[in-house]
Amino acid sequence: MFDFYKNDSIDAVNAKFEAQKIAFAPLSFQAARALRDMGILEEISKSRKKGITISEIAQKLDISLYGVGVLVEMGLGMGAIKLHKDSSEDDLRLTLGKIGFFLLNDEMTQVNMDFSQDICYRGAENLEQSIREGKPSGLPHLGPWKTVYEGLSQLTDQQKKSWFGFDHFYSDLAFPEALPIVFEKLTELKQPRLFDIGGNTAKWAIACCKYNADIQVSIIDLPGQTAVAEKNAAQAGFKDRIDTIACNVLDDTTEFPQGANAVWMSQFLDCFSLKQITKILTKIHKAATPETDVYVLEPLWDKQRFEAAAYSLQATSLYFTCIANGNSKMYRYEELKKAIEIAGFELKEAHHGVGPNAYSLLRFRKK
Ligand SMILES: C[S@@+](CC[C@H](N)C(=O)[O-])C[C@H]1O[C@@H](n2cnc3c(N)ncnc32)[C@H](O)[C@@H]1O
Repeated sequence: MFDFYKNDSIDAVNAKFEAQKIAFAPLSFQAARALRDMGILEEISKSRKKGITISEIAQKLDISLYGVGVLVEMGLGMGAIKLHKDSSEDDLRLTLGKIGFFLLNDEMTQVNMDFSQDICYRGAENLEQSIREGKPSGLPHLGPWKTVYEGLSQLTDQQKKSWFGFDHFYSDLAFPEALPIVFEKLTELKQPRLFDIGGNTAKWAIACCKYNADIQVSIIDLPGQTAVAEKNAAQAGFKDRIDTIACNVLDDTTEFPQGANAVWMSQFLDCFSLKQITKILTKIHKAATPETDVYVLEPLWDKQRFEAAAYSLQATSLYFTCIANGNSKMYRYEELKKAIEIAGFELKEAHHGVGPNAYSLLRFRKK
């Protein structure tokens, strides 16, 4: 855990400033987004060391002086924009600050921002209600579903772009490092079979087929997603090696098929409460043999290298609360491990810091 969580060493002046950032967070968020999407940060960035004035930006981008003025002033307050040493009082001359550089160029920041805007922003207003009611009360802003997963294939194109951009940015980057670990045992088998629960768009399944010529993958997911997965698998040329099983894993009638050498769940268990995780793992336990390896790939907030990454995960938990399902979150290592162990599994291996976003890859077997 970071020292920041234990030490309250900030002085009162800065603490009060931080509190104001939170108090105005919705407005500063929209200002940062407008600065990025209206091209203002880009213009400032292009001006490099020379800098650019407010009136030059207004003219270049055909935005009112007033509009550029209010956004840039907030940008100064946020530290995203800096004053040039030769700036005049009449027409401020601006350069890009380090925070502005990340707002403009950093992929994690962009993915988080688009996800916040297109998926979370309106529903965030219903956060307190979601907690009181134990359901995602902000979800009706997106559609009439019980969970966001039922509606994934029906989101607008912009919402899909942001949701999948967010989802893939995080887990995809861990796949290259996870593949050799998972296949170390599978390659010893003649006809290895892997079940990918929550296989989504078939990205992992396709990566497995490319990595190993013998692997057969079954994707288990909700019907809307298995249809997408099937299409993607066929397009990638793996129609014969990737099949799908459409079901809701939480339904009491759903049983997992037998025959898997490995079960893979990437960024899947965070879609469920701890009780539901134990329920799902109990079903897997029934279908597994003592030799079945159960892999869990998750970003755990207490295993992150950087505070910014832990913060992103803590904020993502709130998306689960008010939009996704009302009862899940990004977990801590011990709480997730315990929920799986209660179902009758034993942890065999734990790799932390997998991929640039510090995922944890856990391998379990039946106790
Ligand atoms: C966050 S995505 C993870 C996708 C992918 N494994 C990855 O690593 O990017 C969660 C997936 O779980 C599926 N899912 C959620 N609830 C489910 C349920 N009750 N039954 C089956 N699949 C479910 C969703 O449709 C989605 O494809």
